[in-house]
Order: sequence, then structure tokens, then C-alpha cells
Amino acid sequence: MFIWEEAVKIVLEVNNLEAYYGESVILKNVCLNVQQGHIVCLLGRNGVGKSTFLKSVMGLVHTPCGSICLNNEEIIDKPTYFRARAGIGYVPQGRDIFPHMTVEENLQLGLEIKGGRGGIPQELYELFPVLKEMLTRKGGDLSGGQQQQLAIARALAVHPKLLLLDEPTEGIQPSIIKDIGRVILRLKKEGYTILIVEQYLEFILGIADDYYVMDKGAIIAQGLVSAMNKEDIQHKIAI
Ligand SMILES: Nc1ncnc2c1ncn2[C@@H]1O[C@H](COP(=O)(O)OP(=O)(O)OP(=O)(O)O)[C@@H](O)[C@H]1O
Repeated sequence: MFIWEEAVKIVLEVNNLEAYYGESVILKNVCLNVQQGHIVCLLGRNGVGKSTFLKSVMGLVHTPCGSICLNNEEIIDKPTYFRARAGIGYVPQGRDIFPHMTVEENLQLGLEIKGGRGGIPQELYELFPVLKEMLTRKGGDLSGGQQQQLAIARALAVHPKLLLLDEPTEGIQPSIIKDIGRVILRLKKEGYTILIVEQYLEFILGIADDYYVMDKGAIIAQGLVSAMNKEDIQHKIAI
């Protein structure tokens, strides 16, 4: 009998990656895959190298060894703007909202990667109704949670093939954390592929498909979230 199996498509494939700040090696031999349509979480304590990993994928740190493939194309030697145009959306830790620009102007900046073409997609306001109410407010006047929503919306403006989120729950009140969780699940339903760096295990349990745990710049555990031994992983990421 012939069984038709749909081929698994890997959007991001990282192999044997090393990253450095000056002479200091931060990432060692990191391998991590993100399958299309999946939500993948990279967990770990403070300072183990999670943000450095996302910055490496964006081309923001020195990565002399290894491989970073986006949809089977090697991008490790490509500049950051190329990676952004190739479809990687990045929401850094701290959000990087422009405080003196309005919410609308911040959203328009998200379109610049693709030459500013097309208007702001209306679905962004469905995902984040609060942004529509605050279009003329300055980014710097928004709460931390609202800024996080604005940063995610800005990255989504060009429909990225891969969305990188660096600690989306950091410093945010529980009700907004729930809203962000709901948005991520909706994006998953729409077929988005997302890699989230987190320290907050409970948040990712309800939303992620696959997890990796990092310690001292190396991957020390990985698997399906559905099969995760939560106590063991919590112990590995506890301070
Ligand atoms: N610009 C930099 N120059 C030198 N060292 C850095 C720089 N940024 C980070 N580091 C160091 O690299 C290591 C990894 O930092 P990184 O921010 O990637 O960790 P993290 O796991 O994301 O932690 P956190 O959750 O606190 O952001 C840390 O030891 C940190 O001090």
C-alpha cells in the first residue's frame, strides 16, 4: 500500500553555530531547527546566550563557524537587511519602539523593509485592537505591554516567513501576557512559523510545539512540548 506523507519543511536550520562578542565565545556548536507552521521555544536561564542566538540568526553578532539556512538558503554570510528582506521578522528584547514617533509611524516603519509598499494591514488592528485606539499616541507613552504588542505588530506588517520573539512576556502584566499568548496561537492557526526565546515556562506550555533548552551557550535538551518533563525542564531553567 502506498502511503502519501507530506514532506516536513524546515524554515530555519541552524547547525554547529558559534557566536562571539570580541574574543569571548558565547554560542558553542548550536543546532536548532524550526519546522514550517510550528512554534518553537528556546528556554534557558539569564545570560546563557538565548538573545545572542536570535541576534546570530539576524546577523547582528559575529558567527565565524556553522550554518544558518532559511528555507534551504545559506544566509550566515548575508547582512541583516538581506535576512529581513528574505522574511525574518525580529522583535528584540526591550522592543526597540521609537518613542517619539506615533504608533502609526512605528507600524509604517515595519513596511520599510519591503520599500514601504502597501498600507498597514488591517488585520494587525484585529490582532491588537488597542493599537487602533492609540494610533496617534507616541510610542514612548505606551505601557510595556502595549509596546510589546506594537513591536510584534510592526514585525508582522510584512508577513514574515519566520518571526523571532525575544522574551515577549518580560516585564508585562498577566492580562497582556494572556493576550499575547492568544495572538501567537492565532498566528499559528494562520500558518506563521515562530521562534520564541523565553524563561517563563508556563507561557510556552500552552502554545509551543517544540522546545530547546540552552545552558552556557549550548543546547542541553530538546523535544516535543507535549512530551516534556516539566519538573526537569523547570529545574534546568530555574535561577
Ligand atoms: N554586547 C555584548 N558584548 C559582550 N558580551 C555580551 C554582549 N551581550 C551579551 N553578552 C554576554 O553574552 C552572554 C549571553 O548573553 P545573552 O543576552 O545572549 O543571554 P540570554 O540568555 O539572552 O539572557 P537574558 O535573558 O538575560 O537576555 C552573557 O554572558 C552576556 O553577558
